[in-house]
Amino acid sequence: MSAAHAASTGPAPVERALSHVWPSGAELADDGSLTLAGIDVRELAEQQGTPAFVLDEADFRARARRYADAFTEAFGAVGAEVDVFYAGKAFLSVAVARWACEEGLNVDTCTGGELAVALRAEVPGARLGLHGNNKSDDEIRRAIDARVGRVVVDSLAEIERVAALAAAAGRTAEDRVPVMVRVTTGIHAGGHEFISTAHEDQKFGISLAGGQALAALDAVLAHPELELLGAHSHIGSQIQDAAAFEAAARAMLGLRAEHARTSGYLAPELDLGGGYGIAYTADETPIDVPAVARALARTVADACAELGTPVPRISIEPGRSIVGPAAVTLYRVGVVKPVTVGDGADGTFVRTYVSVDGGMSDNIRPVLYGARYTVRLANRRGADDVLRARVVGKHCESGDVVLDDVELPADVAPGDLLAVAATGAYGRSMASNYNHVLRPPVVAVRDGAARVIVRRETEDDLLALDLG
Ligand SMILES: Cc1ncc(COP(=O)(O)O)c(C=O)c1O
Ligand SMILES: N[C@@H](CCCC[NH3+])C(=O)O
Repeated sequence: MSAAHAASTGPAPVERALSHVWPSGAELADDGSLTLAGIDVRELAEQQGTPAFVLDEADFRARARRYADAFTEAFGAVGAEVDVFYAGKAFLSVAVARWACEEGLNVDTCTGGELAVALRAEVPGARLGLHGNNKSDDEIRRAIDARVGRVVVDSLAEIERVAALAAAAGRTAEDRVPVMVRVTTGIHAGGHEFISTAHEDQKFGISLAGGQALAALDAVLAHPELELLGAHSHIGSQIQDAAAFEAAARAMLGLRAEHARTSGYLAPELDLGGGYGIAYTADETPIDVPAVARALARTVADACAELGTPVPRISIEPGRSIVGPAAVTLYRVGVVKPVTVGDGADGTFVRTYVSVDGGMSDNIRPVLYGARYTVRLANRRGADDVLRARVVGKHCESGDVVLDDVELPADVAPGDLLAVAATGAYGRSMASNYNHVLRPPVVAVRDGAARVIVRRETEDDLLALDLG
């Protein structure tokens, strides 16, 4: 397990200054309140309501651009071109898809729904990818019709289906559908087991072992209406150890060389996936993107030299590390309840439960992965004294925990605002309507202005689905 998912050893201390987990546009005003891109969070909460995701647009764009620049420079130095795909599963909306494109990125989707959002954003088909371990015929058809730059196939059976649907759409050897084959290298990396994706006993991809990946590459070549771009590897998410990416790259380049030997076809591309880790708490260090890019480029160049193959065109698919740190969630405190276990004078005070107006429906990660976050009182400085708190949501579930064990200023009270950092990835995108709680909006902030890019759900939205 990564540090992000390790069991906590005591309450996370109150952060007096802002640590590196906050978006670049976050500042503390003289009275200790938080501002985001020049906007007072009290004003944001007043205008937009709570809970709300607040996304720092400049921070998102800078992170996207940094990936493009760092990887282009590092791989350019070894003679390789690079495509960076923003992994929309982390968080996708029309605005965000546009920002990613404007910063030079492509967009990776993994369902028809994500594809629909990217197409609504007018992302050119050639700059889109479609993933998924169980794509429907309809999803495949839509990707083919949109002329996506790549369909990443996940099983042998799917290769046959994509070929048949390509042929049915009139695609021929002169007008092929570009395909990558998702391969599992057996390299286990990342955080919680549920977000590791390249060990063998899980649902994604085709194993490198026993010639299975080679057979899949051959199966693509056998279809004239498919163009084999190459193999794809994604080893997991929230990875802090750059060596895991290098090991996967070596394994994949070995596969490419072996396939070239056995088939006579040298695949022109290699996708090394996403998974770059971020800091959720002050004691964590985010992955150093330029350093990882340089190390990966060196590894790819060295491995290709050893194998006697030219360096392929490289693509990567970061999601969390672009959008995660760029957003915070604003909650309003409703109830502050000291909890004592046992009766009367024998009762032992355990901790203070601080209930906020959201919870597991806007952030399932603490419950699902034991993920830890950073919280701060956002509307004022608060007392110097602290209390030991568990920040919980409003759902009918005792496991509805946002932060398990943290210190907060001792005078935290109903009506206060709490801000939770680094919630941009897999927060709104994994949100649910549990207990018919309305999913929060996403508000983009930039240069002192706020713009709602995903509006808050309404009861009418909920009731529109209920046909009585
Ligand atoms: C195929 C694929 N690409 C990219 C990503 C994005 O990962 P992350 O958000 O950790 O960068 C994922 C999610 O783990 C994935 O499954
Ligand atoms: N949902 C996971 C990441 C999943 C990655 C997708 N393959 C998380 O919140 O950490």
